[in-house]
Amino acid sequence: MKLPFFRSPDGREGGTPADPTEAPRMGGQVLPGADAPLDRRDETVLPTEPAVSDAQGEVPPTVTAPAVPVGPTKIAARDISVFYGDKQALYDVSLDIPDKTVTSFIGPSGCGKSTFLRCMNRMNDTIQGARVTGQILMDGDDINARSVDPVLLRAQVGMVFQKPNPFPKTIYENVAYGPRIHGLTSSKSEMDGIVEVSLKRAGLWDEVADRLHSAGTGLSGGQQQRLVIARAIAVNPEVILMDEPCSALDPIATAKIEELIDELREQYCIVIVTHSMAQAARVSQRTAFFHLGRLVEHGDTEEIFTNPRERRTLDYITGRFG
Ligand SMILES: Nc1ncnc2c1ncn2[C@@H]1O[C@H](COP(=O)(O)OP(=O)(O)OP(=O)(O)O)[C@@H](O)[C@H]1O
Repeated sequence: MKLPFFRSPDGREGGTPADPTEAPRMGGQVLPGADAPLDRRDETVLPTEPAVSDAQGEVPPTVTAPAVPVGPTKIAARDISVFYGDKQALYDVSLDIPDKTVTSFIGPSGCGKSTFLRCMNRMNDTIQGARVTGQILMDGDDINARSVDPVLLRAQVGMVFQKPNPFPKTIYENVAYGPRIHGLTSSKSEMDGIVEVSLKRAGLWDEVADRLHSAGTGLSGGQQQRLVIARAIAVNPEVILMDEPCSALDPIATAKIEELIDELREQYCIVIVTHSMAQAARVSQRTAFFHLGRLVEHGDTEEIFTNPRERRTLDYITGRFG
């Protein structure tokens, strides 16, 4: 069962938990159509086709992410700008994010990757002083519409953070919590099924099946991150956002999460913020490069790493800055 993320016309949804952090509706604006071109007026256009072999810097990583057909657009961002108080962090970002595909956001620290990621499940609503303009459409629906319940939206658009953040509960309860508060099941056996399937999809079942009632916080970092992914999966998301999900993990745990990302890609729309270009090259079919709050360019990962259109992208992927 998919969770609808719209409220009933009177603003109430049966079983929808109150969201104390919900901010007033974000300001919108009249937006161009879905196929509006990106504003590239202030970007450096290279006089000739850039070739990475011209670069004096490092060689970008080889793209090894499985080449799979890119799905239809799941999320369409149009002219997204984000302000923290008076400071503008993101400028007019428009991007289509395909379904059943992994999209990486790369760029130097502070360029707005996480800020943009948070727009997709309205996490910026929870930051005091943050203001978002523009439009995010998910399957054509405006996620910032008044009728959208942000709690349900965040179940449909799950998020995994840099530092694994299991609840201080048992492994079982970490996974069962979401389905319970959203009323997805009323029977214990059904809940057991959801917990098992979610842990299996997150690649954790074999490691925890015999200790489901031990504390989630007692797992290793990599296991905790997979537990958090299982928790997100348990409420039937359509999109999984990952904000540097491996940066606190060792190489072995990182490899497991990357393998998992590739498996999940078959079923979900996945967006990952990463500092590691090598990781983007290993896991993502699409890549978007951000710099100073602007989306500089985006496209097939192979294209971005071998034949970028913009000088700034070339400089970043060859290690000249960032
Ligand atoms: N809660 C906040 N309050 C005020 N400013 C913020 C907040 N979060 C982010 N910023 C600012 O917005 C800009 C973009 O930050 P953001 O975290 O989105 O960048 P990023 O590319 O994800 O960086 P990093 O790779 O270092 O995580 C930065 O200048 C940052 O300082």
